[in-house]
Amino acid sequence: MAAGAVVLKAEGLVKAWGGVRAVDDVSLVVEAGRMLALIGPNGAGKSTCFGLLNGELMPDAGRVTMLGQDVTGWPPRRIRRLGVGRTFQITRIFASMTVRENVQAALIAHAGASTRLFGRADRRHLAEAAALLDRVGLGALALRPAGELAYGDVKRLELAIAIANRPKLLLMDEPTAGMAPAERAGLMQLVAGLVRETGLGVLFTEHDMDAVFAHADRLMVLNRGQVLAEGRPEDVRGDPRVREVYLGGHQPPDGGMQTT
Ligand SMILES: Nc1ncnc2c1ncn2[C@@H]1O[C@H](COP(=O)(O)OP(=O)(O)OP(=O)(O)O)[C@@H](O)[C@H]1O
Repeated sequence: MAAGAVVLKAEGLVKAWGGVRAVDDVSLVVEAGRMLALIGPNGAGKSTCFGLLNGELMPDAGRVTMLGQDVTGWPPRRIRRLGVGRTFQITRIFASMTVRENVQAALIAHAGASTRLFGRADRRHLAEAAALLDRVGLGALALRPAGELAYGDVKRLELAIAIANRPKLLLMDEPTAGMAPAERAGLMQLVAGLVRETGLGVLFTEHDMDAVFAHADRLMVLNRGQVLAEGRPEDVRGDPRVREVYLGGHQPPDGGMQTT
């Protein structure tokens, strides 16, 4: 897919919980080869918006188009089959299988073969799995049981599994949650590299502002369910309305923004 092609378009999304409009007329676009970060203070509606996009929640109004298809109301499984990947909040890792076998299983599943035929001695997609593991920095751990991986490496493995499905669009819900700052930067750098190499479009929610400002091509700031600002990181960072929401109008000495 050519960089800049629209892979995800949401128009006028609305979702209310009782009297609260958690998502209130949100529209957004994700392009191939680009990363859009969805940010906002606690309760802004990020998770609800994410759920509307990945098929877990049905919108009260609005439309979602992915890879040229109107997917509004589609269940998550059908959306995944279209070529939409997800990390990291659903873990599909088999702890007793090796790291490499986990990636092989994903490659085999993607190729359409039954995973029930998969056995330990299976050599299908071996070289491809090894290459993918090298790419995500897990080459040296390929033969370890996945259950022994450290937390940051589990996230890398999840990313390799997602990429094994060759998605054109990847939805990442707080990819760096629970990671140490140094690990976070490494993971986001890896994702950004894959985005550039493969032309994958990425939408991610994130609390870590360093990750957001270092890697997102565009940011969308939600507040009380509505789009407060949208644009390039440098523009959004200086937007007084955004500063107000995050900081109550106070500017920290380093000019950064924190949500947690
Ligand atoms: N299942 C639900 N039932 C009722 N209200 C909900 C539900 N999920 C979210 N809400 C409400 O919708 C609003 C938006 O919540 P949401 O979790 O989408 O925000 P968020 O930006 O993801 O917040 P956080 O950063 O704290 O995860 C909040 O007022 C929340 O209390």
